Amino acid sequence: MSSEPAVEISSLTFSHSPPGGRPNDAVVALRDVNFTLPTGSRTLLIGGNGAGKSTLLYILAGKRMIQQGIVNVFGKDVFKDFPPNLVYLGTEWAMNAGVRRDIVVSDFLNSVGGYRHKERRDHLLDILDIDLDWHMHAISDGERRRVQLCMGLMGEWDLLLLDEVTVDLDVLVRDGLLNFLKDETVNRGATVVYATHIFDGLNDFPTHIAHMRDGSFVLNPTPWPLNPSSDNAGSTLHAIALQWLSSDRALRIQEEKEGKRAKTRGPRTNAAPDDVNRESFYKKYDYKIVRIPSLSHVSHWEHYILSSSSSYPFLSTSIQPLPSTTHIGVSIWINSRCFRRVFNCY
Ligand SMILES: Nc1ncnc2c1ncn2[C@@H]1O[C@H](COP(=O)(O)OP(=O)(O)OP(=O)(O)O)[C@@H](O)[C@H]1O
Repeated sequence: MSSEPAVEISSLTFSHSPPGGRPNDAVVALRDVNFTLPTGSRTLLIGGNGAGKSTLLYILAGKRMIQQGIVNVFGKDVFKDFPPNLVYLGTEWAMNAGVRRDIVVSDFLNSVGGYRHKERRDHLLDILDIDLDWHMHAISDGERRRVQLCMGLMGEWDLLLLDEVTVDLDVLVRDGLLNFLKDETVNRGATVVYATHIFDGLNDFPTHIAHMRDGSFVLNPTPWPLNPSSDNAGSTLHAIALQWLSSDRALRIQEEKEGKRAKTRGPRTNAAPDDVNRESFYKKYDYKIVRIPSLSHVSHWEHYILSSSSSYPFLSTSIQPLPSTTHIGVSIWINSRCFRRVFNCY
């Protein structure tokens, strides 16, 4: 096993800049990050939503150019000198229309080089319990995720970056996958960095754990199980994560009270003029004010809503006749929320 660190990060600070945004719109996602990861390690990134895990994995995968700091993978700048055996697997892949086409899984895997890694591919087909005759457009989310994992893992990777991709696997497949990854790190010296919010069944997996909050590392990658003298020694990962995230939130609330940061989460006590304007706007177009006088008026009513939809694209509706002649079912979507009501037709 190489003594060279798999990952070396120093003084990394990173901001997301919205396209076309002003410099003031930039969101600082990582602040002064410094750590190294030994080759052969399995590091778990623990942090609340928005802590910066995905941003870090994206940068490690060379998908973002950094503005400040050094990010080396196997001794080289990952953005300029991309390591050939780095694999990044994130959740967005499954959303891509290209992988939801009517293509048979065996063809799909061959089209991404499966024929070059037959032995490893077949091993993964067993672990991930994949049917080569599945069609990519006609399988469940978890089944599609299994195909993604097979695709990503069948080559001999040296660094694997996993961003929450085990979330839709069933527990048996997830367990088999974790054992496979463990074997890869032990037998081949491969390295894994894994961001997840699901901690059950994970206690025996990591060699290191890290705690991220607000783009910073509260605890740099630290050997797991924790040192017996540590506060959390003996606790499960789930208990530790719960405690860390609770203290993160308590700290934020404390800082908000002390005026060190603006309060942006939760209900607003002082309605801004904008909120008042929005309230009167939404009240005006609130579906609840619609009354349907009789079944014969339904098509007229539907026309009313549909014509509103063209002016207000967040509104859409459908009307379902029910077996009863005195009631109709109405579904109205405002943005992505669906409100269903059964209306009495009088
Ligand atoms: N494209 C973007 N533009 C602007 N800000 C962003 C963008 N992507 C992420 N952010 C912000 O950067 C910060 C870090 O986000 P990131 O996605 O890295 O968090 P995360 O720890 O992966 O969260 P989660 O657990 O929800 O996946 C957050 O404040 C987030 O709102």
